[in-house]
Amino acid sequence: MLSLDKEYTVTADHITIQPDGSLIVPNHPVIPFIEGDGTGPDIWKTVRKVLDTGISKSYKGTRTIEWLEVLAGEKAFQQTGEWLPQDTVDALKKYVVSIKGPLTTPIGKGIRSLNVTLRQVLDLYACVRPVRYYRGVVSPVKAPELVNMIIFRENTEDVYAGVEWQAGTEEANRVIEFLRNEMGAHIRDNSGIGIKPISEFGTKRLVRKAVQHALDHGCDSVTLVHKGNIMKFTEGAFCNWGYELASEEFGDSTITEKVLWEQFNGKVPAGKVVIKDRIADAMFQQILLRPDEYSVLAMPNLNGDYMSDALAAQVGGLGIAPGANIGDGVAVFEATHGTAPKYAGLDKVNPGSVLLSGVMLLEYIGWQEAADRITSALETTISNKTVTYDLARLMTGATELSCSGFGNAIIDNM
Ligand SMILES: NC(=O)C1=CN([C@@H]2O[C@H](COP(=O)(O)OP(=O)(O)OC[C@H]3O[C@@H](n4cnc5c(N)ncnc54)[C@H](OP(=O)(O)O)[C@@H]3O)[C@@H](O)[C@H]2O)C=CC1
Ligand SMILES: O=C(O)CCC(=O)C(=O)O
Ligand SMILES: [Mg+2]
Repeated sequence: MLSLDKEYTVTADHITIQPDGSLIVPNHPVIPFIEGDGTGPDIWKTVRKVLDTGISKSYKGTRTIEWLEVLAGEKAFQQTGEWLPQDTVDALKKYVVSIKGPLTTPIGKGIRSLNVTLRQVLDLYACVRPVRYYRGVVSPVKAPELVNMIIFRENTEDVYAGVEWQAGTEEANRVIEFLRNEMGAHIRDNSGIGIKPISEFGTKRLVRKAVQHALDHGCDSVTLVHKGNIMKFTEGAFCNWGYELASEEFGDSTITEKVLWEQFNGKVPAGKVVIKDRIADAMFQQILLRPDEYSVLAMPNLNGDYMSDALAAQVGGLGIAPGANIGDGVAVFEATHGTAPKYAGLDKVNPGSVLLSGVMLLEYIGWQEAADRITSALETTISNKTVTYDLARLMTGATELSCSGFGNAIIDNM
């Protein structure tokens, strides 16, 4: 039993997934959090306070979150000798919904990404990253308010699958020999080798989520972003399977861009979501020049990683770029940004991305009132020009606040 205050005594419980995939959410769920490396602890301290205040102001104690710390990354290694203890993975599964700070991944050596590992072991196959403009933010583009997109990034396959061998190792040389002798490939000596698996299953379940999101939220299009002209049987296949899925499972409610122009002169029939595709390099230009023509974007893992940061820059940067890793029920919410190590311990960076990831979590569990209250307070705080360094340096006349100061300002604006 948890005693919250003198009025309410509650029993914390865990969220469960029903056979149809929907959630049963108790009023006082246990929700695990991973604090994260680098700037993670500063950010989490602030975010937790803002989330708790938003929930308390919205539900007056009838709904609360019982936060449960689980370890991963540097803190886990220091305390347990393991980077990602099995207990953590088990807890993230058991409690269904959780939130995490960023975790460090060394470059070119050392452990593989714990962030990617979590997505793979929990089968969180959709990395969902909404990108929208907040009034008052100064952006490098002329009309940032036209940016309103949501990325559905495949989260378990592609070059992130971790199938690679270092140049000069026996394994790399064996693969090179095989590719040369059995497959007729030309590969230089002393090459590092990486494999890029993209499956029909992985693609279709991701595109299914993207199209379903478009239908549920009244979005007008889903764009498949790929480099299928060059990587025909991976990225090209992603594109083909995406169209196939849309036609097989959503044939009545979708129309391809090709049919739209051939048969309807570009005028979208009522109730139809347009399915289109763009080659990835051209798409980076499109999001800058014609952002209002795009809504839901579905893409393989690497394209999604690049495009997430690029789109975030258009609306003010990584400080306000939230996200979620979602499977069939289980979800881990996390920002788009990393550990920003040079700012670790300075109480400086923008907590907005993790906070908005927390807002996505609240929406996911159906606590819309708290989600809206926090979003609205964040918007007010930004339009008052009381912001962290990243937004302050873009604005004229802004008051620069610390990470915790920004959190307090958001609370004051609730
Ligand atoms: N999901 C995850 O856990 C992720 C982990 N990582 C890991 O993080 C580490 C660092 O990666 P790096 O490439 O430097 O990318 P980061 O996203 O950590 O930082 C890059 C830059 O983005 C800006 N930035 C990041 N976070 C914030 C914030 N909260 N508020 C304001 N500005 C922010 C800063 O810009 P400026 O310098 O202009 O102030 C920062 O220097 C690596 O080990 C990487 O693997 C990376 C991405 C995701
Ligand atoms: O796992 C990492 O270290 C980086 C991951 C990343 O950049 C992302 O998911 O956007
Ligand atoms: Mg990234």
